Amino acid sequence: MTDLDGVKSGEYDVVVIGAGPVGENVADRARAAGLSTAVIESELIGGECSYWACMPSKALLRPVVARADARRVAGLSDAVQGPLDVDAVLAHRDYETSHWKDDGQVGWLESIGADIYRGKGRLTGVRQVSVTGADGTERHLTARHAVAVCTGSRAVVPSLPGIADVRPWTSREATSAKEVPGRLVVVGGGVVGVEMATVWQGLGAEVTMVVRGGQLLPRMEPFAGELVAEALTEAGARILTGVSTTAVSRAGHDGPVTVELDDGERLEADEILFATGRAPRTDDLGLDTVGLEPGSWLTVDDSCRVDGSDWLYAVGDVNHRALLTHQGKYQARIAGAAIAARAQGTPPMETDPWGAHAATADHAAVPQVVFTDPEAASVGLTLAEAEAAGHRVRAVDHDLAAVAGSGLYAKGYKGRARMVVDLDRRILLGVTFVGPGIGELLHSATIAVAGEVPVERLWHAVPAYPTISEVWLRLLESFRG
Ligand SMILES: Cc1cc2nc3c(=O)[nH]c(=O)nc-3n(C[C@H](O)[C@H](O)[C@H](O)COP(=O)(O)OP(=O)(O)OC[C@H]3O[C@@H](n4cnc5c(N)ncnc54)[C@H](O)[C@@H]3O)c2cc1C
Ligand SMILES: NC(=O)c1ccc[n+]([C@@H]2O[C@H](COP(=O)([O-])OP(=O)(O)OC[C@H]3O[C@@H](n4cnc5c(N)ncnc54)[C@H](O)[C@@H]3O)[C@@H](O)[C@H]2O)c1
Repeated sequence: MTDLDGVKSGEYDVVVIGAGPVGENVADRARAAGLSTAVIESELIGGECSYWACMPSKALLRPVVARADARRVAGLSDAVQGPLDVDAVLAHRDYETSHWKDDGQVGWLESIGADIYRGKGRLTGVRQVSVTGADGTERHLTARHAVAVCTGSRAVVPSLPGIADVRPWTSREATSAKEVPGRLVVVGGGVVGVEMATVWQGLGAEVTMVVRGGQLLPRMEPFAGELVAEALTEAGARILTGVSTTAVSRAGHDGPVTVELDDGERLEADEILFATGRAPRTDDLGLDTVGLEPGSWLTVDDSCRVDGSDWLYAVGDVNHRALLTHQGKYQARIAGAAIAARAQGTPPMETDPWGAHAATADHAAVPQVVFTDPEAASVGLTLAEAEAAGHRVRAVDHDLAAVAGSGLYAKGYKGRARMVVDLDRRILLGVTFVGPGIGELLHSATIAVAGEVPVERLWHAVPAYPTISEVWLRLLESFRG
């Protein structure tokens, strides 16, 4: 790591605030272009994704989902009826998070030649950034070309009566807990809610989900939430929809939590998780010093440059375009290339849609896999979104169970697929798959959507027999009539 006193000048071509997956990738692209780069991090290099989000959650989900899959395989089912080895699952989660130590990622950042500053970064004016270390010491950095804000997001907990006293779980506690609570209430039916309900129910907790809307996973096609709810219920979870939490309290310091609902029901639990969305980490970032609103999401153009600025970039969760690691890393590749091109005046900027300096996929082809049992995966627009955007579309659905590959994958396979076809351009605007083992199918759909492959040409993309991918053939047959 850079010895701060050893830095001759606090001037860099690029200053990156926040070393999550996105900040790391902006730094990587900037360094690859030969730009000197400082990276400021106030917690762990690797960010939320590595320590309290993607990595621990997927490490926890994998055994739960693998067991559910195995229980549907003839000849194997009887061997996997028992409980999971909780200690081993948690130990594997700890391994995947490197025991919440960032040495490996520090080594990587150093290897690309970026200078690391530990502390809280704040804007103090145009291209000016201060770094406040844990001991209160302050450093000042100047960016010759660009400052990239990559500070991510944090969990939002609603301000309910009694909330502070119950010490609620957020995604951080839900992904790093050291033991399984006996009873867990999960508030929120979005992605974090369903994935964490799946984990803790699978590890032995009695889970109750409190969902204020009418369905789970409201941003996906309705059948995604329906199939995930059905499986969670079969696994023993209780799902309450159309209800809101009105107050919470905890008996004593470590006693049970009481949750009051607006339909009059009271729930008792050992822990309560609020999986109720995210807020940008911009409240203490000095945004006011550059004419921006503290605490706001940062609105950017397709090169990830903040509206109205020629030097400030906001990349990843903090720009609220798509709160996903892979999409933030895509933005980082685009923003890094744009920063380098603008700094060096060459090559010419390519900001037209799908150009080298335009994160066009953010609008057209954002893929997401929800790692529940069944998995739910989508890219692009849902039918409702496509219609609301004014496209003339047709949705084609197919029962995933009616494909030879799914019957072989699991006994009693349940799943569904939908493609949304733009009838004017004859390309796909969106695709959704829900079913066991479909996560790896999604990239085929992403290529079709991002590549704007005509349905007539997709007909020539032959899926191997007998894979679940043959659902493509069935969807296209239905479309062609
Ligand atoms: C439970 C959970 C599971 C998830 N699972 C997935 C998944 O499976 N796949 C997926 O694609 N996405 C997933 N996500 C979303 C994913 O975690 C985020 O999209 C991703 O972490 C965003 O990366 P980022 O670099 O923008 O921000 P972050 O990962 O939040 O990193 C931001 C970094 O900036 C630092 N920072 C903040 N403010 C300052 C400051 N002032 N000075 C210095 N440093 C600062 C923070 O400490 C942090 O290290 C999940 C999210 C959650 C909550
Ligand atoms: N596998 C993955 O790709 C993955 C996994 C986890 C998280 N993520 C990302 O992280 C982000 C955050 O996930 P999330 O689930 O926290 O947010 P979310 O926005 O997906 O879901 C939050 C849900 O909580 C509900 N809600 C909000 N306030 C509420 C309240 N006061 N009471 C009850 N319900 C309330 C919302 O209506 C919404 O349905 C998502 O955008 C997602 O893309 C991705």
